[in-house]
Amino acid sequence: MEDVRDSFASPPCGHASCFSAVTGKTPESKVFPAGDTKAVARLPVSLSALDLASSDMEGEREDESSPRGVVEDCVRSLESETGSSKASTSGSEAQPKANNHWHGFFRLLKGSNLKRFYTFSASSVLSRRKSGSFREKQSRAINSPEETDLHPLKPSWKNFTFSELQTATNNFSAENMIGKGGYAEVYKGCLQNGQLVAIKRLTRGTSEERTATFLSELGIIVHVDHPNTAKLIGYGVEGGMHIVLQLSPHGSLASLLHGPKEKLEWSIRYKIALGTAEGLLYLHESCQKRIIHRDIKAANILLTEEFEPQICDFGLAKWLPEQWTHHTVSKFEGTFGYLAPEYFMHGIVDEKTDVFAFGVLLLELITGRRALDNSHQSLVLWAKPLLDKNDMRELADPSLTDYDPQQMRHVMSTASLCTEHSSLLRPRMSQALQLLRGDEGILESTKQCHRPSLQRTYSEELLDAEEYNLTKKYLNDVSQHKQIALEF
Ligand SMILES: Nc1ncnc2c1ncn2[C@@H]1O[C@H](COP(=O)(O)OP(=O)(O)OP(=O)(O)O)[C@@H](O)[C@H]1O
Repeated sequence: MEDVRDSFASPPCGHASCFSAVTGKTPESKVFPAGDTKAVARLPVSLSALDLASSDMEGEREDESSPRGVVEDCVRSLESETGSSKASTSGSEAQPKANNHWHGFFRLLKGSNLKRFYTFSASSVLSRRKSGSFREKQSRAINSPEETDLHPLKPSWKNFTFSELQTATNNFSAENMIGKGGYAEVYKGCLQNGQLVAIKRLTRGTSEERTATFLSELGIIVHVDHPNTAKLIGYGVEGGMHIVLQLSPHGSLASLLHGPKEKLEWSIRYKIALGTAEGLLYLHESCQKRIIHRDIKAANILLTEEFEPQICDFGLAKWLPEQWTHHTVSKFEGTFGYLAPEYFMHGIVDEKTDVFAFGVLLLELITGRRALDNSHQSLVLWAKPLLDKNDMRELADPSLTDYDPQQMRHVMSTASLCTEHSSLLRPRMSQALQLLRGDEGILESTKQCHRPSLQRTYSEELLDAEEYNLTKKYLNDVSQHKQIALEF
C-alpha cells in the first residue's frame, strides 16, 4: 500500500530534490535560481573520516551541522564514556556493548566499500547571532560535563542482520509494505521477541546517496528523545540501509486525513496540533542540538495508539550550531506546498522554515485539504483570504460534524501567523504553542517583532532589511512554484 503522499505534486514524491531524477535537471538550476550561492561550499567527506582520525579540512570541522558531524559526535560520546578511541577500535572483549555496537556499524559501512559517500550542500554562515539566547544558555548548561553525564546516549539500538529483517517482514513482502516515501519503502515487521516495528528500507538513489540519507537520518534520530518524536529501535546495513523504528499503529497523519479511512474527529486533530508543536519546540529549543527538521508535513507525522503525534523522517534535518543564525542550502529539498518563501527564494534554513511548514500542517488539520491539491492549488493561497476574514465555516473541513469553535479559532490564528510570508511575522514554536493553547496575549508580542525581547532569526533580519513588496513578490513566487509543478 502506498502511503497517501503528495502524489498530486510533481514529481510524484513531491520532493523538490526529485526534479533532477524526473527531469535530469538539477533543482537548483531549474527551480530555484536563488540568491546567496557565493557562500555555498560543497564539502566532500570521505568515509575514512568516520575512523575519527582528525580531519585536516577546516570546513569539515566547522560544519558541525553535517550528518557525519552528528554521527561522529555520537561515536565520540560513546567512546568518551568508555575510554580512548584506540582502545575501542581494538575489538577488546571488555568493551561495553554500546561501543561494539557502533564499531560494528562502521565496520559494516566500510564493508560496503564506499570511498566517498557524501557531499552535503552547506554554507558557512558568517553572521552571528546578535545576542545570547535562552537556548545558548541552555546548550552551555547541557554541554557541561555534569550535564552530559545526565544525558547519556542510549546504547540500546540493535544492529540487525539482513536475515533478521527478512524474517521480520516476511522477506519484505508487498503485504507488509505500509508506506513509501521519496527515499524509502517502509515495511511492517515483527521481531523475534514479538515487538512490532516499522522497517525503513532506503531504496532511492545511488548507494552513496542512500548511505548519506541513512547517516543523516540516523545521526539526528539518535540525538532526539521526546514523546513527540519517532522512536529508534535499531538499524541494519547488510543488504542495504535499514532503519528500524517503533511501529505507529495508525500510520501517518496524511493517511488518516487524506486516505479512505474514517475521518479524524476534531479533538484528535487538536491533540495532534499541540503534540506536533511540542515536538518541534523540543527540536528547536530543548534537545541537545538545535535541529531544523526541514520536511514537516502530514506524511511525516506518525500517530501512536492514543493518537499522540510523533515527528519522523529526519533525512533532511539539519543540526545548526548555536552561533549560526541560519543555514543556506544550494540543493533544494523538502516538499512542495510546505516550503517557506525565504527557503525557495534564498535557500535560507532556520527555525522559521519549520514554522511555515507547521502552519501548512495546521491548515490541513482545519480544512482536511492537502497542501497542494490535484490541480496544484496551494492550500496557503486558498486559505489566506478566508483566514483574514476569520471565515471558520468556509475553512472547516466539511467532514467534521462537530468541533470546539474556540479551539478552531486558536488553530486558525496560529496557522495564519505561521504561514506569514515574512518570517519576521511568524511566531517561534514556543509562541505558536501558546497561541494554540489560547494565550491570545502572545499575539501582540508576535506582531511587534521589533521588540528587543524577541529573539530574531537571520531570515527575519534579511526580510526586514529588504522591505520588498511582500504580497506581490509572494504571489509571483508561488505562481512560479505552481508553474514548475505543472510542468512535470
Ligand atoms: N514507524 C512507522 N510506523 C508506521 N508507519 C510508518 C513509520 N515510519 C514510516 N511510516 C510510513 O511510511 C511513510 C514513509 O516514511 P518516511 O517519511 O520515513 O520515508 P521517506 O522516504 O524518508 O519519506 P519522504 O519522502 O517524506 O522523505 C510514512 O509517511 C508513513 O506512512
